[in-house]
Amino acid sequence: MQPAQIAPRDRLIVALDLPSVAAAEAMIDRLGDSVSFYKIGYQLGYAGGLPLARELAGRGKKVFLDLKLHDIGNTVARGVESVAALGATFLTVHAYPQTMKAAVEARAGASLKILAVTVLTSYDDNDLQAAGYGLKVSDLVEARARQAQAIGVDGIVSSPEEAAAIRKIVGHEMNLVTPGIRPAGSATGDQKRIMTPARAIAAGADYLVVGRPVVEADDPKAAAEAIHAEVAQALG
Ligand SMILES: O=c1ccn([C@@H]2O[C@H](COP(=O)(O)O)[C@@H](O)[C@H]2O)c(=O)[nH]1
Repeated sequence: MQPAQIAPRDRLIVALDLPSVAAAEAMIDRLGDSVSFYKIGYQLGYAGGLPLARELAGRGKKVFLDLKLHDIGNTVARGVESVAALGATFLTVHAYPQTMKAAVEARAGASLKILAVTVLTSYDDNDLQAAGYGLKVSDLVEARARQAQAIGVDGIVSSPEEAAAIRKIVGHEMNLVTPGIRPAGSATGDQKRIMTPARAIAAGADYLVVGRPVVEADDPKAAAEAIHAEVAQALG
């Protein structure tokens, strides 16, 4: 999808990193019309949150299932088929060629889009080295983006720090989804490759994934609206 086709307010994806479906429902109520796109990851997914994905999709919200699949091809493919039936918009897999190929083949005919996670935003060059890789983060992200594009993956997950370089490689046909977003003054937490919402949009991100700066804010709705305002200004 070309960036201009994404409504500015649909570019914010709020990560529902919360301990229960009840807590997630309460957060969704508080955010109201401020948020149209939600991400469900490990914490909520393993606490019964997958049916919530179907329910949210039924209520007109978009859902990103951040399950980061990585297994033998057959298992990935069967998992993707099950997720496609939930009505989610995005599903993540780790950016390994076998995994990406299996996921892309299995989502054929469904509206589900597969996103490849390149290098987690909590990693820096030292973390990659400790994990046994001989590449810098930027080089591995770019190599994986190229592989994802060649395999036919729908989008890339990276830090906004790599967004501009990825755009040059994949153009505008692939969705570029960036966690590691920190509005000025908010706590970094365990994220190592971060940018503000405005800088991420200027770098070429299509979607901004934001968790703690919204769901742990005293006023989550005001925090989401402040991000929308920053995004709108960055888009001009
Ligand atoms: O590289 C990645 C991939 C996924 N994430 C997920 O995004 C959110 C970010 O939450 P914050 O609270 O805004 O840090 C979280 O659910 C991660 O699992 C990521 O951060 N980096």
